[in-house]
Amino acid sequence: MNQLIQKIDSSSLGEYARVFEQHIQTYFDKHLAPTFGIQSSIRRVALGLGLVTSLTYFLSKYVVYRLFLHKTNRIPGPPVGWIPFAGNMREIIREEAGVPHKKWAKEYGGIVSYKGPWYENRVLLTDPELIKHVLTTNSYDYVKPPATVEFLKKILGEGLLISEGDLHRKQRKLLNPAFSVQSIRGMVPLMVAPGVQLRKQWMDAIADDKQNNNNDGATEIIVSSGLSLATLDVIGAAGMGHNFESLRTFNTPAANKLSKAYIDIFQSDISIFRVLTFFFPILKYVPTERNRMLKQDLKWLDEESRHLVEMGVDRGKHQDKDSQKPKHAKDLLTLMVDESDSDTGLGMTVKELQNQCLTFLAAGHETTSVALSWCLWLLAKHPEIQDALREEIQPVFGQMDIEHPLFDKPLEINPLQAQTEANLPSYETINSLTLLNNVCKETLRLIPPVPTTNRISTKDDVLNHYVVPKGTVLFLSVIANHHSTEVWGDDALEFRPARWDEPRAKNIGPYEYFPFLAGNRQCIGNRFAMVEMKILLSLLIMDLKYTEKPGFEPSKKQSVTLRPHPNMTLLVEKV
Ligand code: HEM
Repeated sequence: MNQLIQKIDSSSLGEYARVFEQHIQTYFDKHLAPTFGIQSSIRRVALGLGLVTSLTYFLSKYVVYRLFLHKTNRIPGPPVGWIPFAGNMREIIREEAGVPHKKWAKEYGGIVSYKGPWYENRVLLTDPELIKHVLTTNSYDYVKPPATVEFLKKILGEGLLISEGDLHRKQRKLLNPAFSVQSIRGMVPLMVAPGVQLRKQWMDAIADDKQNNNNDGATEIIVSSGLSLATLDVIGAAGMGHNFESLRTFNTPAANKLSKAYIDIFQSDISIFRVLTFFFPILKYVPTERNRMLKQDLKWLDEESRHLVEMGVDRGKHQDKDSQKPKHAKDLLTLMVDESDSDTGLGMTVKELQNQCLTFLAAGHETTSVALSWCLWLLAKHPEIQDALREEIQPVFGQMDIEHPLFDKPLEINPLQAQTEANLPSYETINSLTLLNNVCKETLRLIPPVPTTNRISTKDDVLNHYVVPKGTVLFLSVIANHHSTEVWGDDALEFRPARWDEPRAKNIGPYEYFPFLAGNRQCIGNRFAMVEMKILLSLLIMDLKYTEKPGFEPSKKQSVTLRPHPNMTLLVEKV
């Protein structure tokens, strides 16, 4: 075997085929021929037949069927690129997220057929009626493709995001109350504390820069790193009832394992090796340095999430005894421990709770931090909008006692005390700030953190008079819909929060603007995310000013989310 590998290493592709044939022949001569008494000439014919059959099977399945016979080929779409078996992937990988999809939607309409790796038949839907059909009317006939599930399962556990059918219905019913307005309202103080801490860190960095470097101008800050830690601390406190202290302990030996793991996992990986894994999924198992690191990270996630749940269950057991204490904000985990199915009376098992926690931890912090990074960048590009936003926020958040010791111990914050003692704005007041709302919605329109999602059909179906056979992969390009000039007008690609006060955007449909998706699988955390985004943005903009770093142009390549690459870096100064 070693000999074979060495030979292959040093040979060209033609030689590789010869070496391979030689070894098959040797095996045939040594083992099969004597056993079955097959002669040399028959051996050659058998070998040839075997090769021809395999090649015919391969070509019929991956070329003839997929390129010519598959029913989705009747749907209009772009021709495949020149690289054999790459389908339209060259364009998708080279361009920023959504660029080819927007072009195809414009050229071919609301349903487009194109090809993935190995000419996999894919259908892109941008027609709102068809999206509704897939996400709402027939949502349980369209599930997440097995490869997507396998990938997500590793990071998110078998939680709400990947469950299907009855299990999903059951889990969603059980989890919905934890995300009600009433529950989220109580979590506002838990979301404020990490924002206060991050603002302070950036203020300190500016002061240090001034003192050490005599810099009276703006300080360069990698904002996406701090935002990622702050949103992890938010989901830690508001989601798990645990103070991760990711912001405080970052880059120290006391750093939380979860934050270390998520930093690696969500790092935008646009290496050639990753591109190759699209075509050869087996490469995921090659023990590269990154794969070894990811394995360690996943182990940490498993250990830490189990520990969090055990503590949550323990808190649940003691909460009756503690009922005399002042009421603290209830976190998602405590709410989940409390919930039971109204039909069966059963709650979630520890394993189920652990899976949901992993889902909330990952889905809940990365998306919001990506959204905030882009939001600050867009505001840096539009100083007039940034100033107007600061003006709107100041009277509300400027009243807060931002130095109050309450924010050092988020888990002990009592919502009522926070409002009276620290002048914390309420959920309703935060949501009444119009420009703040418009800026967040416009950021999620222009640069949706989840720019695309996919589904696979579990039944034959008809979409727009075209047959879509069972097993077809469908792509929904949220970003393509969000950038459509037909829907949003000629300024679709402009950052213009004021559009949300105009009739066109006010009347937009749920399948034209859907950063949180729509239908049964709509993001359960959308209210949580919106108020968290507003709180962190307000705290970070009320007395800090952001400008672009000259020459820094982040790209919007799709990784797990639409993370800026390289990490978002801005110039920050006190106003
Ligand atoms: C700006 C922030 C966020 C964005 C843009 C976002 C976006 C999305 C999208 C597009 C989906 C649907 C994915 C699919 O089915 O293909 C989704 C699902 C989900 N999100 Fe979010 N999300 C955000 C924040 C959050 C937060 C803060 C949480 C939790 C606290 C969360 C938890 C979930 C869960 C559990 C699902 C699965 C729902 C289901 O399938 O029933 N997300 N999110």
